Amino acid sequence: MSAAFERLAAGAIARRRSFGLKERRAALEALRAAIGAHESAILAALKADLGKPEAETRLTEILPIQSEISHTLRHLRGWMRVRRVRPTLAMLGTRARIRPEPKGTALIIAPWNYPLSLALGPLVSALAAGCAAVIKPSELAPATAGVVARIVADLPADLVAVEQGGVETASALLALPFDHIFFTGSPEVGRVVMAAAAKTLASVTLELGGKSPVVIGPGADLARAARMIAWGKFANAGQTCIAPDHVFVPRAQEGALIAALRAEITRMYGAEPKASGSFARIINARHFARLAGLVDEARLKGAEVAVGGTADAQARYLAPTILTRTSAEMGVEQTELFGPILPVIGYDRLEEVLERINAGPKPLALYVFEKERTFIERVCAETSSGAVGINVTLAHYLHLNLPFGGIGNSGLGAAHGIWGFRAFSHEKPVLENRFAPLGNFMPPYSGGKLKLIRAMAKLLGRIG
Ligand SMILES: NC(=O)c1ccc[n+]([C@@H]2O[C@H](COP(=O)([O-])OP(=O)(O)OC[C@H]3O[C@@H](n4cnc5c(N)ncnc54)[C@H](O)[C@@H]3O)[C@@H](O)[C@H]2O)c1
Repeated sequence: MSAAFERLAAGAIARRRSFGLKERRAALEALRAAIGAHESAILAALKADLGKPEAETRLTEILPIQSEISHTLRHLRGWMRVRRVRPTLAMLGTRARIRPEPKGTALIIAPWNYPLSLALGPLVSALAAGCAAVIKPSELAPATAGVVARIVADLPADLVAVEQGGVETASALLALPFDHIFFTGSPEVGRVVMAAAAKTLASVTLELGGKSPVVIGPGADLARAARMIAWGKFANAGQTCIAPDHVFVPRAQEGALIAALRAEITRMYGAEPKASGSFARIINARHFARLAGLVDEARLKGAEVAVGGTADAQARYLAPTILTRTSAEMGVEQTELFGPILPVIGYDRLEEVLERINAGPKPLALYVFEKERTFIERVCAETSSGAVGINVTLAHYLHLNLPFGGIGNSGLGAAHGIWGFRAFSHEKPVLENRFAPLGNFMPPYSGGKLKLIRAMAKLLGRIG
């Protein structure tokens, strides 16, 4: 048994009495202060782990958690409120309410690509819901894992703990009887997590990945589309779960889109992105080799490198790369790229694109660039994905009035704002009897009672 789990779980019942709005707010304020106090360590850790530029760390690691905290502080009273519900006809004479209660002790398993915000973001929701939590950061971003541990050390030890380590640590934690598991990572490991949760019947939130396509319509503003796609794809060197994975473009506009993307890459990262202070690095040698291998394989099988393609293993640098003439036999069209490689695929009819998207696993995000509403609506209505971005990439992640999550292979459940709060809460129905005539339905079943039950069944069958 993990000592941290024991410590946290032991306090669960006492916390039901003592972890109200005021205490939860205090915990969130303490987290906010701890993040502020460790800001320079955060910037240094992300530089060390991912070569992340300061602006990107502030925008994609610190800002999302700080805004999640402020949003939660502002709305928590409302989310925690016990909600009265009206009685249905069969329940006349009763009073009913829904009472959100903390699930208990939660396990948060985080990935390496946004190693701070994906460890602490779910913690905000867990604390808001009144849960205690153990965080297992990714071992592949060790500097950030260390900072997460230092931040959490500023919070009460019986409320939050960090367990550092790799697969072995995660497996040991998964065997413990947590009440909820919030996992962010790959679909493959998501399956392992769900199988482990089946043993303890813990509820799960799975924030997974996959290939998120972009569909460009014939009426799209290509310059604007290219700007959004280049930003979404090359931020964090493409190591973003909702990064555009590949682009479908009407065949006639393929050349113009590539020219626009090339111009955007130069505008964002200069003629030599390796020298740019705005472009991140690949997390480790294994992932670098995987990505370089994907480009080599695509080239060998006939793809063309329209932009980039250069690499430096020592620096774990892979240039922003655009591939054309890719095909279904190549790895780049099969696996989640999770790096700065963008296949651009020409199409003749929208139906082909929709068929292709619908034939694969459901994506985490789907982006559509077009001015014409019917085209946008068709793509939206005829595909299924975790989210849709119209003429925008990535930004839905920051919209806290939208649920963030996947569907099927890209995830289960949702995070952010009230959806994060609900993930860690049990919505407990409470029914209170006042003068419900329930005695009429209890044995002995006289002829009169049978008649009444028949009449009730008929009536409720009609009006509910
Ligand atoms: N939906 C989202 O919000 C979101 C966000 C970021 C990343 N992702 C996805 O995460 C993936 C990349 O992250 P990653 O490489 O860190 O994912 P990963 O699944 O390899 O690892 C995630 C976490 O699980 C742990 N883990 C790994 N193997 C395990 C096992 N066998 N048993 C138990 N735990 C195990 C790791 O230690 C790590 O903490 C991509 O697929 C990406 O799309 C999704």
